[in-house]
Amino acid sequence: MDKISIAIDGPAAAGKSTIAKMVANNLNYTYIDTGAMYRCVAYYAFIHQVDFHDEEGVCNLLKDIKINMLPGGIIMLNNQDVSMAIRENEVSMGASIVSGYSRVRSFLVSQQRDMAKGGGVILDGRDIGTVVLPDAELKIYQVASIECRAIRRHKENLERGIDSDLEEIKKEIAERDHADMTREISPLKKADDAIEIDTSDMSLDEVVATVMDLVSQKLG
Ligand SMILES: Nc1ncnc2c1ncn2[C@@H]1O[C@H](COP(=O)(O)OP(=O)(O)O)[C@@H](O)[C@H]1O
Ligand SMILES: Nc1ccn([C@@H]2O[C@H](COP(=O)(O)OP(=O)(O)O)[C@@H](O)[C@H]2O)c(=O)n1
Repeated sequence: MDKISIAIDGPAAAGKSTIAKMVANNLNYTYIDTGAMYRCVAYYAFIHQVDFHDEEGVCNLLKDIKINMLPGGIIMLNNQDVSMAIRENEVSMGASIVSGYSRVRSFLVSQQRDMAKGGGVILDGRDIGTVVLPDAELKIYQVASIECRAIRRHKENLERGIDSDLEEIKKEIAERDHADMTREISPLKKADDAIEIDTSDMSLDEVVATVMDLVSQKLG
């Protein structure tokens, strides 16, 4: 097999995007950050003062939203670089709310499938292995303890210059995980054929090596 499709799903701050980027880099694959796309929808609602809970209002904005992903992890929303703005906590919570709307999901899932056409891609999110790419050759379900994820996200926020309180972060990611796992449409769950990796006690390099081993097995 030449180029495969890789799906990485899991709860918030489990290290999915960091690992996906590193593996994509090693393999020269395209990385698609699907969480950033939900964040863009939430951010757009936020700047247009549309309440995240106003489903009709949020869905009416979709026709005006154009998302592009540039090399280097740059996220463009209607030709504006929003890579940093979409990481704010308010937008994270908003993303979790708007991701429960079926019109938002179908709008983004169809773009994700288009981008993934032809393989040689690695997508991370919540529903990649179950809904977006059910035929992906390699599916990973990446987890870590809530303590560990909160500490990592807190540190990351501080490094990015984003205000952060560890207990708040822990509460926020627990709330978001609960919403993501219990929503009606495409809830976060491990695909039956996904391989679970608990990264709590692993370094980034160890996780990358584990995923690269799995890729080698698939490539035969
Ligand atoms: N195995 C690991 N060991 C230490 N830090 C990690 C590990 N995996 C991820 N991180 C760090 O945790 C933070 C959150 O990771 P991220 O990739 O944004 O998670 P996700 O995409 O699942 O939300 C990042 O700062 C990342 O560098
Ligand atoms: N494929 C995806 C990706 C993200 N999401 C939603 O978007 C939110 C933000 O995703 P993210 O991957 O950027 O979040 P983090 O794990 O980086 O904190 C999640 O909490 C989900 O509600 C989704 O529903 N489906």
